[in-house]
Amino acid sequence: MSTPTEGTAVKVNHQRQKQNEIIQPLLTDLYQLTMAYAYWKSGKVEDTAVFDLFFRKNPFSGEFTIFAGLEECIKFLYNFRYSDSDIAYLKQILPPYIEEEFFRYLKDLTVEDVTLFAIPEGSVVFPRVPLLRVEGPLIVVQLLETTFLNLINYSSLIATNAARFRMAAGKRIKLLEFGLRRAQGPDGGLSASKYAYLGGFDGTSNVLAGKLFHIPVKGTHAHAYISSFSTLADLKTRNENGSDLIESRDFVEACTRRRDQLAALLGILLQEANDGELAAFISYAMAFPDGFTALVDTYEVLRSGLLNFCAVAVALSDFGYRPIGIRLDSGDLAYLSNRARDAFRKIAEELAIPWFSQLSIVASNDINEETILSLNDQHHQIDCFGIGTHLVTCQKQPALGCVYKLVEINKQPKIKLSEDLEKVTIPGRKDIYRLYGSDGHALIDLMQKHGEPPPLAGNRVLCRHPFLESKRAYVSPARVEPLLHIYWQNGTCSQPLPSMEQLRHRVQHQLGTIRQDHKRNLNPTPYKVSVSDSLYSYLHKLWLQNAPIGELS
Ligand SMILES: Nc1ncnc2c1ncn2[C@@H]1O[C@H](COP(=O)(O)OP(=O)(O)OP(=O)(O)O)[C@@H](O)[C@H]1O
Ligand SMILES: O=P(O)(O)OC[C@H]1O[C@H](OP(=O)(O)OP(=O)(O)O)[C@H](O)[C@@H]1O
Ligand SMILES: O=C(O)c1cccnc1
Ligand SMILES: [Mg+2]
Repeated sequence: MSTPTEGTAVKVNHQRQKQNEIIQPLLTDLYQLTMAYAYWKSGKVEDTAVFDLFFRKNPFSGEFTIFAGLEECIKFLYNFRYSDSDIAYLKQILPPYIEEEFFRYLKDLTVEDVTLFAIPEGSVVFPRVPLLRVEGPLIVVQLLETTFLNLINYSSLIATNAARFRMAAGKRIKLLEFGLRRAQGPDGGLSASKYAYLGGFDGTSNVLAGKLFHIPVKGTHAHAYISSFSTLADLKTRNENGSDLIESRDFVEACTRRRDQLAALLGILLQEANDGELAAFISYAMAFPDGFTALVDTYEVLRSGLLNFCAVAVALSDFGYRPIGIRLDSGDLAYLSNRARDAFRKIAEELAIPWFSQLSIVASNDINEETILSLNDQHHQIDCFGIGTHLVTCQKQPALGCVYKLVEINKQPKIKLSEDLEKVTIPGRKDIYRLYGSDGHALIDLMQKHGEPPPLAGNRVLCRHPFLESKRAYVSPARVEPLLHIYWQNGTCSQPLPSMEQLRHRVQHQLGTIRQDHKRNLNPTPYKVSVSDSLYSYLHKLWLQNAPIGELS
């Protein structure tokens, strides 16, 4: 990390790190284990390899990605061990002729000789740049592939999605993640809550995520609560000896009296307001007098929900409490929020309750990034968005597409060719630098062959497009930042790992270093990722060496 004082170093020496227990060596594809056996049988136990983990295209038609999931990869390394029951299971599923000695090899296998270089978690990252460079015994680093990809792909996708929602909403608006019910299973739901928070959300409705990751948990109530009451007669106080915070009879009277008064003030017909809804609001306010947020769209926002809420909210104020606000879950959210704010302001003025004008308006209902951008154009009065489906399922793009590619074996570079230029790998061990301009914004990422002298601030460096010969530029950076840092070496984590709060802060700080045109929603400018002149020549020489020459007849 660039600031090693941040965070607390993870305890060293194979202490088991607390991690979701499904993250274990068998959480992998079968082919990693069959390859391990074939590597082992063909005498490749001593071979060493370098793999790069990277993605090829930014998600959501955007031009940036937030890197997340690194801490989980490190915990996975800490915990990496095949158990006796793992070995027993592998014996069952692999063919009977697999040599017994291979299973002993697996049982003793450790990640002691693996070295992991990574870009710090929470960084803004770009296509083709290795997020991880994994070095070590071929068999071992191969075995890490699927789990590392699993730990990074969705985490980075959701952190990026959350960061995009945050950018669309601006700093002032609260963003709550409500996605658990729509998430891809329990693990998807937990990861979504965790990485949405990392990406810039303020809280989650997911209680277990709150407990496990120390995320603020927040919530309102559902339509079922409102529709479970039909009339004011449904209001029964559980506590007949008067120990409720609010005495029920007095409070109900205050609410109905206030409703009569406010109907006239707001020009709403009293008989149109739903009594069951009023009863529901009253009962919820009695249960949570200092945390009252009412869902106001069960019947009719403007003719019922808003009036009933205001009646209960003013009555709460009469009793010395301050309600929080309303949630809108259908209809035209811009229009309704403006009308609600008008009503709050009017009451604030007429009843001399100044804070009433600032009551919070939460909006939910299938909200996506575009809805927020459109609402911004319409001048809404929403203070908080509750977002589920589009955030956690990443409906706009459900996978990031990170890959894990061999770039070096026994110190020999390896290249993977493809008809599709996007899919040609950049061979060899590489160092990565981010070059910044004098205004503090990132200009370009530069990959060099490992060992090339690093670019220096103030010196001109030639940056080339990896594949298109004519695309090149001289860059004189004001600042140069090496992106890859050692995170795992000699069987232990070699960096302090930041806390969740520090990661959240890092994401926003990093986004501040990226030019606005790379971040805009519509047709953003691609950020440049380049290679040094030397890496360019090396890459193209290898490409020619490896590409077969065709023969026409
Ligand atoms: N002012 C607005 N501008 C743009 N999009 C909006 C605005 N208000 C609401 N939306 C979005 O429009 C969509 C409305 O969806 P839909 O018509 O299914 O809901 P509804 O009829 O309002 O509510 P429901 O069906 O849940 O009772 C939602 O995705 C919502 O987020
Ligand atoms: O819309 P999302 O972004 O996914 O946010 C979560 C939704 O979950 C709840 O709806 P519920 O499960 O009651 O279903 P609904 O769609 O019928 O409102 C809540 O009222 C939100 O509308
Ligand atoms: O607390 C809420 O309002 C909430 C929680 C989950 C889903 N929808 C809404
Ligand atoms: Mg809903």
